[in-house]
Amino acid sequence: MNNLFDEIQDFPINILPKDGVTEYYGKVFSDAECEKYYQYLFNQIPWENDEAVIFGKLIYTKRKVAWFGEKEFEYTYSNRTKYAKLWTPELLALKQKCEEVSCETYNSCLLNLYHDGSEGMAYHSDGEKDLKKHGAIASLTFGAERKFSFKHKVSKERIDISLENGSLLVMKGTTQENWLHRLPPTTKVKSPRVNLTFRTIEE
Ligand SMILES: O=C(O)CCC(=O)C(=O)O
Ligand SMILES: [Fe+2]
Repeated sequence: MNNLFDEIQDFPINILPKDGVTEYYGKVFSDAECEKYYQYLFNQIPWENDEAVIFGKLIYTKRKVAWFGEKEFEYTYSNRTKYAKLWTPELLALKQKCEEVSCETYNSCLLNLYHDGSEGMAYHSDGEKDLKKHGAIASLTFGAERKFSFKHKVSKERIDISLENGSLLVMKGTTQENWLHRLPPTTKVKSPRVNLTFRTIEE
């Protein structure tokens, strides 16, 4: 049965019980926009295999990545330096949508392409030194719906959420200091998911 609280409860909701703010806005694009952006992102982004150095050995992950921004930002990752490509009109439109909905600003974006559920991302927090401290990170999903998990760094409490096609999740405040997040692999998902995380690089 609905009570008054359910009726006035609206997006966004903070999905974390403490020590951070992460707002889930649900689907913020129409089905037609989702299809248009998915096709664009999947086919037009110059995807590259991600590189990592593990035990001194350079390996390439199956997941693909791309890095865009308002300037050719330099970033160092596993001891390799890369430069951001400049916004395309489509990425600029997606950035503006995130800015409008979240009332925050962003100047760069890391894109991830997971071909199916066998690809994911291990627990981490996005606290790189070049990122604005306590800056918001806006995460868009296009394609397959996937589970996303948070784990509290001290209490180990876990929060799971399902990120649907066309949805927006915003991590802000002290989320990165106190919580890890991951995209767990799953055998259930057979189709690709594109994720965009808009961030603020501080110069
Ligand atoms: O794919 C996702 O939803 C998360 C990606 C992520 O955490 C990251 O790029 O830092
Ligand atoms: Fe992350």
